[in-house]
Amino acid sequence: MQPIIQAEHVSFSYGKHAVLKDLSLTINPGEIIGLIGENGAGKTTLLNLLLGIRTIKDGRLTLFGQEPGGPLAKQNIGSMLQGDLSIRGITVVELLTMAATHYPMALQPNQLMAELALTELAHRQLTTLSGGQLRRVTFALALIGNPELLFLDEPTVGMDTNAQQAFWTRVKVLKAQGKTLIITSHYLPEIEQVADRILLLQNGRFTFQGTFAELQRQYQQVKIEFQTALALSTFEALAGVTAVTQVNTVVQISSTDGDRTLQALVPYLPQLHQVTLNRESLAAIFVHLTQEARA
Ligand SMILES: Nc1ncnc2c1ncn2[C@@H]1O[C@H](COP(=O)(O)OP(=O)(O)OP(=O)(O)O)[C@@H](O)[C@H]1O
Repeated sequence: MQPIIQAEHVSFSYGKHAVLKDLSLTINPGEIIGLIGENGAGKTTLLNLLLGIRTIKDGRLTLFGQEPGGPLAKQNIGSMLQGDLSIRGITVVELLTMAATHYPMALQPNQLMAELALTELAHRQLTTLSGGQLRRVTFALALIGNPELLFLDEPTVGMDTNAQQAFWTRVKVLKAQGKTLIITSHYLPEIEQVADRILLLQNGRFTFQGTFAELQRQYQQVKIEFQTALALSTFEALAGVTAVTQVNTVVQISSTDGDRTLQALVPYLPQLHQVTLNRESLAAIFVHLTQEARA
């Protein structure tokens, strides 16, 4: 299978400020990629390079086997960038109809607006729409050409809960259709339901590439609590244990490998009481992943 995106040793700087450093990446058709990283990590810059809006300084980057901005890429990419829809004197339906003329396999604007619950906004000027409404129109604009590859940069920012749900439902349809998506987000739980692979961008490098299950295995902390008369030092050297603390009579163990720590606790079980186990949330993983990379 020919990769849809191939990056080899890609670097990019704004002047002397190195933003992307020696990135290599292969994305195959049909993959849904969650691109995560804290503010300023370089996510938008990477999307801009992929779109051909900016040009790489070093390395090699191809989409559909061509350089970014090539004819195949132009016809086959839809994008939803941040704050990219400030056009005066045009209505929603006019915008989508005009955009559709640029693509050979374009979707029918009225049908797309109906599917995205935009029909009642069809004749509104873009300048009169709210921020969340504009995001929904921007999503429609990304889809109008029926592209194979979609770049969605923090797509749900500004959308209310209903709009977010409708958005993720549509993303699942795109996934079922075999489209390839790169979705940036700061919020791991929302991309968990759709992403096949997570890329964590930190200080211009990918510090993690893998599935959610791998991310959880590698980074998700587990907290095991119990009461015991045994000394705290009994637990400090057990497999996976990163910290042992005691509050009143309750001992708390933090572990990066809950399964191995539990196995190591088995011989002590007769002396442990009221045992509970809690896995850290995905949102918390993002926080300590980014703190770890900053340290
Ligand atoms: N036009 C520009 N000129 C100079 N520096 C820039 C420019 N655009 C972005 N930067 C810098 O490049 C770095 C990466 O920015 P980028 O917008 O790619 O990050 P991001 O991961 O998308 O952040 P966010 O999550 O806030 O959207 C930041 O330090 C930013 O200040």
